[in-house]
Parts: sequence; C-alpha cells; structure tokens
Amino acid sequence: MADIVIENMSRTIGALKILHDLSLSVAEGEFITLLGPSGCGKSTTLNALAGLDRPSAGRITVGGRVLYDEDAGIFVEPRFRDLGMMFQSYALWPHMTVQQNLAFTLDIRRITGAVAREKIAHALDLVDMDRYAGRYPGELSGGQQQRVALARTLVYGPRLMLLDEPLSNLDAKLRDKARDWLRDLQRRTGVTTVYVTHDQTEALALSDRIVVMEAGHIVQVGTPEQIYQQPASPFVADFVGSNNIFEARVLRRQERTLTLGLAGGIEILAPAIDGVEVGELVKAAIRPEEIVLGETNPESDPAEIHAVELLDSVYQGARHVLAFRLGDVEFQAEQAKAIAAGQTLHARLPREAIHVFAPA
Ligand SMILES: Nc1ncnc2c1ncn2[C@@H]1O[C@H](COP(=O)(O)OP(=O)(O)OP(=O)(O)O)[C@@H](O)[C@H]1O
Repeated sequence: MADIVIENMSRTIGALKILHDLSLSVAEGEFITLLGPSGCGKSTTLNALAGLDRPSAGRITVGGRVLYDEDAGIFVEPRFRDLGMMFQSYALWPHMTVQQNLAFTLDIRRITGAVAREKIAHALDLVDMDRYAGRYPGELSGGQQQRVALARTLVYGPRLMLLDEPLSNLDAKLRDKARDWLRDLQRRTGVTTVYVTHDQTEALALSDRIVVMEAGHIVQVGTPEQIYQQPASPFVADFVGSNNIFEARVLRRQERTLTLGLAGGIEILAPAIDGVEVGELVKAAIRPEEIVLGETNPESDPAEIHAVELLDSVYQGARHVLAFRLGDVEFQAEQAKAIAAGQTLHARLPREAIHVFAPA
C-alpha cells in the first residue's frame, strides 16, 4: 500500500501557478527525493505535505488518512499530521541541553516521564549521540548539532520524515559523511522519507526513487539509475550528472540505428527511438565519461570514430576533462589519463551511449 498519495495537487498564488497538477505515490518505507533547480516547487510540495502551506486544488493521503482534500474542504493542521520535519535552518534551542531539546518536542505531544526518557535514549542512540545528552548545542560541532536535530525529528516516531535540504549547512566533507549515516538511519528506522534537494549527487546517493521537478511540474520519476541512464528530457539529462547535449539533424533511419548529422558533414550514430522522423532536428546527449579518446581498438565500428583536435585539457584530481569540437558542437570527455591539448586524436562516441530525445 502506498504511504503517501498526492493526487492532482496544484498551488496558485495570485496569478502565479507554482505547482501544476502533481500526482505522486510513495510506498511505505521509501526514501524519495524531490530534485530540481531553485524555484521549481520542491519546498512548496514538502510544505503541502507538512500542512505548512495549503494547496489550491487536489488531495493528499498519508497512510490511508486524508490530510487534505480541496473538494471535500479537508485540511488537517500540521500538529495533527504526525510528521517529523527538518529544515535547512534546523535551530536547536540554545538554552536547552540535547536531552531537553528532545524532551520539549515530546512534551508538546504530552509524552513525559519514563516513556519520554526511553524515547529520547532510543532517538539519541539512533544518531549515535547518546553520550552527548547533557551538552548544550553550543558545545557541539555542526555535524553533531545536525544529528541532534534529526533525533528531535524522529523522537516521537513520526509516520513520515520530511527533510528540506538538511545537509546544506555542513561543509563538503561532513556532508558526505552525514549523507551516509542519514541513509543508514532511514534504512534502520524504515520511516517513509521525503527529502528535498537541488544537489543531484545527494539525490543519487540517498534515494530509492527521485522525482525531478521543473517549473512546478514533475518531469520524471524513477530510480537513481533510471534517472541517470534514461533521462526523460534534455532538462533531466542536463540537471542530473554532466552531459554533452547537442542538436543534430536525423539523416537516416535504419532498423536499430539513427544517423545524426552535425555541421561540416559529421555523422554520429545513435540507437533508434520511436517518434523521430528523418529530416527532423533532435536533441541528443552523451555523458563525458562515455566518450573514449585515443581509441585504437581495431574491433570498434569505424563509423563511431572521429578524428578530433583536443582544444583543452583540465586536471580535476581523479580525472581530466578534455574538450574537442565535432562540427559546430564542443564536447567534453572525461578520463583518468592526461592528454595534452593541441593533439589530433581519435574520439569514439559509442552508438549505445548516445541518448536521442524525441521532439516534444
Ligand atoms: N508565498 C509566495 N508568494 C509568491 N511566490 C511564492 C511564494 N512561495 C513560493 N513562491 C514561488 O514559488 C516558486 C516555488 O518555490 P519553492 O520554494 O517551492 O521552490 P524550491 O524548488 O523549493 O526552491 P529552492 O530550492 O530555492 O528552495 C518560486 O518561484 C517561488 O518564488
């Protein structure tokens, strides 16, 4: 049974349509991430689940209970929704110890005494902060404060955990670590989680499924692998991971192969897809790590190989980013081995690595 069902939810403010007819089901225990650029409506969606914002139309059900139904005039107040929410600016109460911060959250829900103490001990244990119960927030590192904030979100056993960019104020190294234990924590507790981020690395690492949003629309829902390997549109391809996105004309269509033309008579092979006609302009994408430079394998299809001049070579630690031009398109390739700019060499664009998008 789905734990969260959002049906035809829209949000309008004045003349501005912020969410367009969103529908989404989240399974019990699932970790789902709303991913998209700033202003695409992620927080508005999360706030609608939390009851902090009232949508203009649609219906939200959690665990079979209707929390919002515009047509039926139902809107359950946040405090009656039984959800744990943590924002980017998770402030712990500075004048209370860790223990008191959690106790206060329970107290609001009239959970006190031995039951409260047991829940607090359990929540602090979950985030590995049980030894710090007597400390004040000011005596903890940023990462520790953040774990306490998560414990505070979890302490009363919410049905859903709603997290809005909870890792964004940690430095890069701590964020990687925090990401790992957040995933682990969610697996251990099994609490259905909706996570908001504009960071695609975080989304790929954490999620069971990712919901990609663009301008108030859901544009793709899928596992991290599906989103990464089969982006539904050039927007998704561009937003998730790096991609070379280019425009080309469809020159020929064979059973399994499309031949795409670039300026200067360059021909690129791609897998055939439906909905594309010969003569049409299409968008296509290939990931930098799929391009093979300096290809000499005699078994490769020569039609996939092009002589190119290396325009630029940038060292980025574990890999080199190498730029070259084909027709009027500049491509970037990535590989571990350095190659000096200015050389002419072979670039192989494997047919299967090219992703063609049917015109919208
Ligand atoms: N109260 C409001 N009045 C007018 N416009 C609003 C209001 N709240 C949100 N918006 C607009 O709605 C759109 C979606 O906002 P939302 O905060 O949901 O985006 P987001 O994807 O969470 O962005 P970010 O990653 O920057 O937090 C934005 O264009 C925003 O400016």
